[in-house]
Amino acid sequence: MPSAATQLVLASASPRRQELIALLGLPIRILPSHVEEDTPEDWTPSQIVEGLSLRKALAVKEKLTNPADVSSIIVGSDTIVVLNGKVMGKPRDEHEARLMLEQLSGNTHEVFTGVTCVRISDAKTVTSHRVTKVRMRSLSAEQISRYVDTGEPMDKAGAYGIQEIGSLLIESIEGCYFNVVGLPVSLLAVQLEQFDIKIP
Ligand SMILES: Cc1cn([C@H]2C[C@H](O)[C@@H](COP(=O)(O)OP(=O)(O)OP(=O)(O)O)O2)c(=O)[nH]c1=O
Repeated sequence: MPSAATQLVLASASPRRQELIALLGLPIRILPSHVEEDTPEDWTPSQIVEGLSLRKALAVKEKLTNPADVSSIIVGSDTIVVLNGKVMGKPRDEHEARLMLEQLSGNTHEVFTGVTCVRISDAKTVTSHRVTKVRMRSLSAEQISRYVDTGEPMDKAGAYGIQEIGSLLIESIEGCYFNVVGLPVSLLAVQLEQFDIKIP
């Protein structure tokens, strides 16, 4: 399939993902999925992020019934934070954000992001994930409260944003930075090659 005719559809309401996917330099359409993010208890972190990224892409595929959309490829993505096997999604409230940051403080955790591409024409599907290790510096209760008061943690897995004020909390990372922000663009480029889309 010639790449010129292919349109990418980002199945996401995340402003970070919208900014990052623009790096590909391809025409992008944004269509949030709004799926439920519950998963079976026994799923591993990689099953969670791959499963949810697939769920998001497939939910948007259901909406794209116009024949003009047939050559589109839908991109879904999901990010979680994992500390010693404990999975953290987005905090439900400021209390939970504080609890998450207390646990992450002074420790190294892993950020898992799953990415799925689904082509509408033949339902060809590619799913994979990436893991980045992140070490957060030790924070006092007062520092945590001040950060939570910025409002920044509320829409982010693990209650921090490495790309914003949260950068001040992070001591080091090992692996892909963009994976932490929510869309590992080089992994996405590798997936798109499987659809004959070459970037760059
Ligand atoms: C760890 C971390 C997460 N995040 C964000 C990325 C994701 O937007 C969010 C995790 O929630 P997700 O459920 O992966 O995504 P979302 O609900 O924001 O968007 P959508 O499902 O519509 O695609 O956390 C950061 O922005 N910075 C960080 O440092």
